[in-house]
Amino acid sequence: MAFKHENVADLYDIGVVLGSGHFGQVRQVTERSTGAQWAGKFIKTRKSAGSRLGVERSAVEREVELLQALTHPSIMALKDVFECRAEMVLIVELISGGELFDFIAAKDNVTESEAIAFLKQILEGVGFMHSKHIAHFDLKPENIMLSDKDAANPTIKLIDFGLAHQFKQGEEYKSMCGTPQYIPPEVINYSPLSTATDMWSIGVITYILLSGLSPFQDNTDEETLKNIIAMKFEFPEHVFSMTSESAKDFIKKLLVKDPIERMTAEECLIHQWIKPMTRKDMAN
Ligand SMILES: COc1cc(-c2ccc3ncc(-c4cccc([C@@H](O)NCCN(C)C)c4)n3n2)ccc1O
Repeated sequence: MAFKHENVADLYDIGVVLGSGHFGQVRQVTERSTGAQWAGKFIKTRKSAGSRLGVERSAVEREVELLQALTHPSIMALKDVFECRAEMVLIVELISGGELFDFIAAKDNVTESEAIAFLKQILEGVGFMHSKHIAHFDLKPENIMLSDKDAANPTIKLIDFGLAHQFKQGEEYKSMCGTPQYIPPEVINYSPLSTATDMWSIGVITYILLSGLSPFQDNTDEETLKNIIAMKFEFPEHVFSMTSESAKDFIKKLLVKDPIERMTAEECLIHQWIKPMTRKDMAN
């Protein structure tokens, strides 16, 4: 997708700020020609190579290339890209149901069947991404949004591919990015990363979905990282007493130190907890 060099304000009415973070600022925008609502991610790019402010233009180009390859119902869709002076704007589908993080916070915790319904969609989106050798590298409840939180079965959308990476054949890739409580041991040890890095994060997200607790989080990031390296997590009786053994088995098969031993997204989708055996399956 070529970057349009028109001014985004010539085609869109720029609306309220929806959120901001390392990725820039996300604003609601209205396409003037159709009245359709979109989200615009406004990214300040570096004016010169030496400057510390802003994002490298090449990083935004990489993110756009990845998003173009990721057309899936569980991944936010990219519509348009603009570049004007030192600003780039990604126009993406507007997701109005808020973050999964807030959905969990609004309830003590979600039921196993609600968690399974969310995880199936997350695993289908992540499995699709991994089938193209793309890893997200920042999966967390804040980056999993709901299209309509009041719907009976909210549709999830994965957002924020600012740290995502597409692996070339045989390439070794290392990075220290991510959010402490969701990162696996290999990130902390600065070992080569892979799509299995995302699977560890899904194990942490599942633990939080079912309990409202974070398995490794401690008082400081340093202590959290020590807990991860020590593989120090448990299922406290006071919150997990009603949780099925199958759900705990699912989590234990993702929070595995060796990335090669961790379940893949495909293996998760056929795990007993996610895809229970039907009578017909048992008869076979
Ligand atoms: C294209 O890249 C991004 C898109 C978005 C995005 C896309 C569609 C969309 N519809 C609504 C929102 C939205 C609404 C409220 C807050 C936020 C965001 O600031 N918080 C969620 C992500 N955050 C924790 C990184 C985003 N978004 N955010 C967020 C981060 C990105 O790096």
